[in-house]
Amino acid sequence: MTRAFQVGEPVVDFNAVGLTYPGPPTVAALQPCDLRIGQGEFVTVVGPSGSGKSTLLNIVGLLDAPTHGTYLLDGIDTGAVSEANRAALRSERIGFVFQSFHLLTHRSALENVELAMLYQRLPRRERRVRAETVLRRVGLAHRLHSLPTQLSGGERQRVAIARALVADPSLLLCDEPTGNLDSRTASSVLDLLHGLHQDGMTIVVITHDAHVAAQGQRTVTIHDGLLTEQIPHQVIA
Ligand SMILES: Nc1ncnc2c1ncn2[C@@H]1O[C@H](COP(=O)(O)OP(=O)(O)OP(=O)(O)O)[C@@H](O)[C@H]1O
Repeated sequence: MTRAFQVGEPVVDFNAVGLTYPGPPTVAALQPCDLRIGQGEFVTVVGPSGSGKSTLLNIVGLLDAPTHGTYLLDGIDTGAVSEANRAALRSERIGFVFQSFHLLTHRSALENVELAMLYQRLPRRERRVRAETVLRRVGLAHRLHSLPTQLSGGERQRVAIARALVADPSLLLCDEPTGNLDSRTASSVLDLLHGLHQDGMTIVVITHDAHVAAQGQRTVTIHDGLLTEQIPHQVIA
């Protein structure tokens, strides 16, 4: 794999990781591959429908376990931990952002973000302060008490990003984050992701859109379950 740019410690470290659905028919949804994503990288994953993007996302996000290989998340062998510990790892270390936002419709922006900290042993007041801080970070200080139905698509996605960030994850994992947005709103959400990356966040964006894919420092392409890596967009001398 080309590693010509500076990265931190690996957040994601795949060693011959693959997933085959037993079928019948047997489907090699992800062929065994090595993939390393370092702290502070912005990686995009692009591929056509049915190529294996969701399979990869589900493995990276600890929603599915691979059938082959070893996956280290922050150096922890995810195959060696119990299901309960995998769930804990997922909620502590991975922030998910989805195309369709997945917000609770009868809860305000602030409550949606606060609820993401429900299982952390934090005083209510602390949860509120953290939720406000992160909503301010995504540009929604003036929308704390709005319901999702009172927000634009771009604002809803900002709430979803705030919710994903509030537990201070190792990795922000975005599945078609601009798929439901018009091009101008999509640009502003991508600008936000760039800003978070500048602040040091590790980001993985999965997309079928070549324009979105070009936003990353690195693009990984997937075709018929086969992962290949292109030349990095920005090479640091
Ligand atoms: N539960 C399953 N059992 C068997 N095959 C599956 C299962 N889920 C997915 N597949 C197959 O694995 C391959 C990869 O599917 P995957 O959903 O990862 O693709 P994708 O790139 O995310 O597609 P899309 O962009 O359409 O969501 C496809 O051939 C799909 O039919």
